[in-house]
Amino acid sequence: MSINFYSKFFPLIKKGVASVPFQLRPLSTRTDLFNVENKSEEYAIFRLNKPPVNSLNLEYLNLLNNQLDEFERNPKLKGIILTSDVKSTFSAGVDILEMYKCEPKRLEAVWRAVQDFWIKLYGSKKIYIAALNGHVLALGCAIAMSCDYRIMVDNDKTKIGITAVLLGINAPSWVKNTMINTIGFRETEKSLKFAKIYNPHQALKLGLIDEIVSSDKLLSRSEEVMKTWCKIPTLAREMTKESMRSETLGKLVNNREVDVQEFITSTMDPHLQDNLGKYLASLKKK
Ligand SMILES: CC/C=C\C/C=C\C/C=C\C=C\CC(=O)SCCNC(=O)CCNC(=O)[C@H](O)C(C)(C)COP(=O)(O)OP(=O)(O)OC[C@H]1O[C@@H](n2cnc3c(N)ncnc32)[C@H](O)[C@@H]1OP(=O)(O)O
Repeated sequence: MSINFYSKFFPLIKKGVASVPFQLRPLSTRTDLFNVENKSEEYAIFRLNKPPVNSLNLEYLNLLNNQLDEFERNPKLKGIILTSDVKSTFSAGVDILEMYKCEPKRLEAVWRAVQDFWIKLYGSKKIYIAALNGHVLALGCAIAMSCDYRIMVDNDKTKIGITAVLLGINAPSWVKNTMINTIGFRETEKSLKFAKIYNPHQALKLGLIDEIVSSDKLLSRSEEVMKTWCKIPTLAREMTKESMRSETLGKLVNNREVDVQEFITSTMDPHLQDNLGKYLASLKKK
């Protein structure tokens, strides 16, 4: 079995690793929009920070994609805890303003960046723990499901799920597959078909998340889990992750153009544009 999982799917990144020798990174990286704190040589905490809801526009996706590449280039780093500094929201998914009254070229670039993000995250050999401090919606939910483990705050008002169908959107097949791999076919079908939104206890029962903790313990518990997992033999853990995920990953990697075209066609549809306009207005009215 090939152990060169990452380079198999990311030849350009492999080229980067080959041509740029690894350099020691500063202890932490801070931008206005995210923060990376290296807790030890082995793991880091990656905090999204784009108020009010960590919505993902093209520029932000590009920034996050660069950071995922940066993680991959660090051979000593075993894991990343992905969380958010934004109060009460982990991520509300794609910035809907990118989808409403959009230019097709820009929309295409957004969706390619979304695909890149998912491929990098789902296909990473590193351990990703999602520390879900708040709402986890749409692509935010797909991101959480692509991590290896999900810990969520104990707050009944916090929501997790994908409601695409309410707007007339058929979730992309790689999102469906990620959900099937997380909660199984039947629950995925019900969840997507009926636009189900769950509170943390419902999500735990379903297996959509793995643990619930009080908000003050979210990071300490995530670090505890990470430290335990960092002790697992690295090569065997990586090979196991590869063998579990390569089939699902390959389905998008080998089908990106079709996925892009489907997304553009469905988003540009006048009926969907109308729905998006009303949805945006309803979000702003609150
Ligand atoms: C539309 C497509 C739906 C599903 C997509 C299909 C498949 C899923 C897999 C991949 C997905 C790709 C596409 C997407 O991800 S589209 C994004 C869909 N996201 C949502 O439907 C979430 C919408 N937001 C909310 O439900 C809530 O904002 C909240 C629960 C996250 C937070 O609630 P709050 O009460 O705390 O905050 P609000 O007052 O609602 O919002 C504050 C502020 O932020 C604006 N906003 C919220 N979400 C988005 C967003 N995704 N894009 C852009 N802007 C957003 C909201 O309008 C408010 O703006 P103002 O401050 O009033 O100006």
